[in-house]
Amino acid sequence: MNVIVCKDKQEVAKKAYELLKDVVANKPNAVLGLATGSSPIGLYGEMIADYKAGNLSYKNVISFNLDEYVGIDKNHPESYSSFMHKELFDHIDIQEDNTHLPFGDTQADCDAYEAAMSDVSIDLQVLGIGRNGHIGFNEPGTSFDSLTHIVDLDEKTIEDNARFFDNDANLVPKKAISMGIATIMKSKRILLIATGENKAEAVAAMVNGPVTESMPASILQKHADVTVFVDEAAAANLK
Ligand SMILES: O=P(O)(O)OC[C@H]1O[C@](O)(CO)[C@@H](O)[C@@H]1O
Repeated sequence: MNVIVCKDKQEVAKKAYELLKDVVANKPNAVLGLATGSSPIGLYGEMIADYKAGNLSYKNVISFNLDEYVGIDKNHPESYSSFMHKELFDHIDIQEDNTHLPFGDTQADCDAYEAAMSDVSIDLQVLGIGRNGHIGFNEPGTSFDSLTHIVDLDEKTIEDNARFFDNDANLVPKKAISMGIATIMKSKRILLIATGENKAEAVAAMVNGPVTESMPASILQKHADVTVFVDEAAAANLK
């Protein structure tokens, strides 16, 4: 695991973008695994700015998102579908047909998403990390062998995401559909972004702790090509 400590979240976004740009510049039809949440917003901002400057096209890029809430309307402002359009897709030349998000609440929906990914291999997976060490919506205790599955969200995650639902935890969906840990581990390269002091504990456990299903992100120690971009606050507990 290559850990790059940056001075602040702006530098994290710039450095993470350099990596992503390199992947897409070398393979214009690259397959990107994309994440939602606050962590990748700076990276998406860099992608949009450089696209608008005419430096990189996403015309042939394919994307697969990590997760989506269960039971939310795709057009709900806090659906991950809306998030991706607002924060990225509506501002670059990626083709709508080339973008994929998981959707639904049945095993058949999960199998269909895995099947859609089976013809391709993700060249670069973008990840954030939850305070509890989740990646995607794979909460502590998720099997390292999991594929796309339906998840019961952890209390910490519901609490953290209440800020997007009028600060009311009751309004946060309680379930999600998420790529599994084994799905994520199949990606050729992984780029993980973590900023802020509330991520320091999870980052330290991911990098230096034991590899255990109670800390989902710790499995990344076993992946051959992971780059972690952290700001100084998120790096505070690293040895
Ligand atoms: O980036 P945030 O908002 O801190 O969230 C952490 C992680 O939790 C999720 O929202 C759940 O998938 C991820 O998208 C994100 O990387």
